[in-house]
Amino acid sequence: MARIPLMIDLKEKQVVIVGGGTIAARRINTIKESNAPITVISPTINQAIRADWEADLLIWRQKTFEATDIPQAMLVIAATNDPSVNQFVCESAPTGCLVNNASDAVGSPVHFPAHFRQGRLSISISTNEASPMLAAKMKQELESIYNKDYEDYVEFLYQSRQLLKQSTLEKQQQKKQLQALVSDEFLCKDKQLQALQSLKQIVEGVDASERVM
Ligand SMILES: C[C@@]1(CC(=O)O)c2cc3[nH]c(cc4nc(cc5[nH]c(cc(n2)[C@H]1CCC(=O)O)[C@@](C)(CC(=O)O)[C@@H]5CCC(=O)O)C(CC(=O)O)=C4CCC(=O)O)c(CCC(=O)O)c3CC(=O)O
Ligand SMILES: NC(=O)C1=CN([C@@H]2O[C@H](COP(=O)(O)OP(=O)(O)OC[C@H]3O[C@@H](n4cnc5c(N)ncnc54)[C@H](O)[C@@H]3O)[C@@H](O)[C@H]2O)C=CC1
Repeated sequence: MARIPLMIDLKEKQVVIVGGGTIAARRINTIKESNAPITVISPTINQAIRADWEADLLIWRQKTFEATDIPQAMLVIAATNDPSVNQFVCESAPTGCLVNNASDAVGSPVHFPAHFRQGRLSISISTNEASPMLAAKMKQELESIYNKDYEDYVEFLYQSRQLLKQSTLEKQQQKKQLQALVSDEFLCKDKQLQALQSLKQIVEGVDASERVM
C-alpha cells in the first residue's frame, strides 16, 4: 500500500489514544502541538502523560478499552501493548476516521513518520516499514543540517512572501522575487534585513525594480 504524506490541522478535532505507555506519550507529544482535544483511554498512564493530564492538556478515561468507547473521532491511535486489543480498537473506530495501529504498520492506514520542526520548517522521514531506526538516524542527520539558522531563514521567507502577496507586482514578478530568495546567500541575517527592506519599498510602491537585492 502506498501511503501519501499530508500536513493536517487537527485543531478542535477529537483525537482518541488507547493505551498510556511510551508510544502513546510519543504520539501525544506530536498531537499536542495541534491543540486538538485529546482523550486517553487506558487503565494506567505513564509519568509524561500524567503530567499532561494534570496540566489539563488531555482527558484520561481510566479503563480498559471497550467497543463503545469511541462514538466520534477524527483520529484514533491504538497504542496498547496487546496487538489483539489494538486490532479491536481499529475495528471499533468510527467509520471514516483516520486510524493508526502502533503494533501493525502494514495494517495501519496512517503512519507517524520520524519528524522534527525548525520553526515553520517541518521535516518528516518515512521508510515505509523498512527501518524506523534508519528514519531516526536520518532525522538526526537532517537536524544538524537544517539547524536554527533555517528557522530564521524560513521565517524570513515567510515574511517576504507575505509582503510580496500584498504588493501590486504581477504574479510572474512575485515568483521571480521569491525564486531569488531561495538561495544560501539569504541564510545571512544582514542579507535578510536588506531584502526585507527592499521588499517593503516595493510594497509601498517606492521602488518597483525587478530585483530584491
Ligand atoms: C509505522 C510506524 C509508526 C506508527 O505507529 O505509525 C512504526 C511502527 C513500528 N515501529 C516498531 C518498532 C520500532 N520503532 C522504533 C522507533 C521509531 N519508530 C518510528 C516510526 C514508526 N514506527 C513508523 C514507521 C516509520 C518508518 O517506517 O520509517 C520513529 C521513527 C518515530 C516515532 O515513533 O515517533 C521512532 C524513532 C524515534 C526516534 O528515536 O526519533 C524502534 C527503535 C526504538 O524504539 O529505539 C523500534 C524497534 C526496532 C524495530 O522494530 O525496527 C514496530 C514493531 C513493534 C513491535 O515489535 O511490536 C512497529 C509496528 C510494525 O512494524 O508493525
Ligand atoms: N510505532 C512505534 O514506533 C513503535 C510501536 N511499538 C508498539 O507499540 C505498542 C505499545 O508500546 P509501549 O507504549 O511501549 O507499551 P507500554 O507497555 O509502555 O504501554 C502499554 C499501555 O497500554 C495500556 N493497555 C493495555 N491493555 C489495554 C486495554 N485493553 N485498554 C486500554 N489500555 C490498555 C497499558 O495500561 C499501558 O498504559 C507495543 O506493543 C508495540 O507493538 C513499539 C515500539 C515502537
